[in-house]
Amino acid sequence: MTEPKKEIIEDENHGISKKIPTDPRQYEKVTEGCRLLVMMASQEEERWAEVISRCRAANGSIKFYVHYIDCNRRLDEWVQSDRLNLASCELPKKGGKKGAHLREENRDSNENEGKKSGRKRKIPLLPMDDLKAESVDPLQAISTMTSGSTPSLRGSMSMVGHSEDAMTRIRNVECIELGRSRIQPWYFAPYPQQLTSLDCIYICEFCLKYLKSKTCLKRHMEKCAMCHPPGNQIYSHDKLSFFEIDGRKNKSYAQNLCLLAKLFLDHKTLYYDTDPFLFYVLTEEDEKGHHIVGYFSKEKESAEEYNVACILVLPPFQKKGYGSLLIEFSYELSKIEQKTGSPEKPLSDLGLLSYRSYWSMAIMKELFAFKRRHPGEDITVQDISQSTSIKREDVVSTLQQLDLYKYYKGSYIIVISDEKRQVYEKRIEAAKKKTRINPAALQWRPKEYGKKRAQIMF
Ligand SMILES: CC(=O)SCCNC(=O)CCNC(=O)[C@H](O)C(C)(C)COP(=O)(O)OP(=O)(O)OC[C@H]1O[C@@H](n2cnc3c(N)ncnc32)[C@H](O)[C@@H]1OP(=O)(O)O
Repeated sequence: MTEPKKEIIEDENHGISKKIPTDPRQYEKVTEGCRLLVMMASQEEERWAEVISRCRAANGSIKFYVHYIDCNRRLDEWVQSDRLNLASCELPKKGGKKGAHLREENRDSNENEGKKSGRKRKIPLLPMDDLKAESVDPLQAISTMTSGSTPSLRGSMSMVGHSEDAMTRIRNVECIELGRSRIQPWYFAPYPQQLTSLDCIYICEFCLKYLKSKTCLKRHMEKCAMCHPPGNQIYSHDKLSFFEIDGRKNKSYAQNLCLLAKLFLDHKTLYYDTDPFLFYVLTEEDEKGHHIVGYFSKEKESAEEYNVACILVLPPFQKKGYGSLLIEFSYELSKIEQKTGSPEKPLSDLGLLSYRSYWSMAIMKELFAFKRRHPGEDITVQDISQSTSIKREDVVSTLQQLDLYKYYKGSYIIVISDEKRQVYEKRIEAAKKKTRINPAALQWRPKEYGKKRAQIMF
């Protein structure tokens, strides 16, 4: 058998000779788990990537779903074969599982942080919404998704051990329409299969029910009586509101919210059971109603002192300060509870950026305020933790990250250089222009969920 002819092209940028095969059979060797250089659409440069899946299009050409090494999975994409650099192709290790490369890869230090703690972030989830009218069976999607996993007795459906399945690693929803926005999802979410094959899933922005067409959505909107999330409006200030939703009392809304959130949150443990969670939904008000911007969920009781389980700002509203606002709100709740709290680990890359930014500002503000209130006195990590409600470990890690925590004569002290002080004074001044939580507009009292008497059954 003769080798198919190859054209050799010198790639000036990367110094790699790119062999463009004239025979499409060459692509047959590029299977799941192979690593190779791929031209990344958004960057216009080649990056190492792992092939997660491949499929043949109607015209016979092959498409590949690739994960760029050391990049977040939201950048994963389907690419045509002409974007692959075949000369660089490394086959998966013999004897290893498909995709062995990826498992060995230190993909995300935040992720490892979570593994150390031995827990995965939880997202209570089940798309049980009644789609009967649209003749779609959501449970079929779940059974397809979880083939082999049996729900536990408490009704939770942990996806631990399934999260790395090839299927759940591939973004399965092309587009969603929510209110005025069309949004391209980032990650897999177990919407019913009948919907994921469509170009777009239409979501009612008030009840979050998902529908298969614009017509179905219009019909639904004529009937849907909601113009804000369910639950109690616990905060209202300058057109921004927070609604507190009990995952037990408003199960359908909570499940639809989690399903929507999964499109933008990676590495989740999916639960049937939304009962143990409260959801705090941030909305913007106009003449039509309260439109969802983002949310965070919180366990009613958290042994680990987590004050946030999952946090999300919908992509059209991101990078406008709403993430900081949600985080600030979560700590305002903790202050009322007279507790310290921390977000559940692992944090995503964007979650870590947002928390680091919030923690540094909150801690610096506290340090300056303390200095003004008590000149000449010393402040402890415990003091900072108590007044900000930021958990001790997060205070210490932030001080270390800012390089303010120094070991001196047998103990730790906080040292702020003049330069750093000036930088933060300017940042704090600039932040005054940003939207902040007004604690006076928060009408909330914590419920004591753990204090109910348990029924003993013999
Ligand atoms: C506990 C957990 O659930 S961890 C998971 C966190 N959630 C996710 O990853 C879901 C997808 N991502 C998101 O929903 C959002 O990106 C969030 C919630 C993390 C942040 O929300 P945003 O509204 O974008 O944050 P916001 O605009 O308030 O910015 C907060 C800080 O993070 C930084 N930041 C936010 N997004 C980015 C970004 N894409 N690139 C660089 N910096 C960013 C901002 O610069 C800002 O810092 P600064 O105040 O020092 O300038």
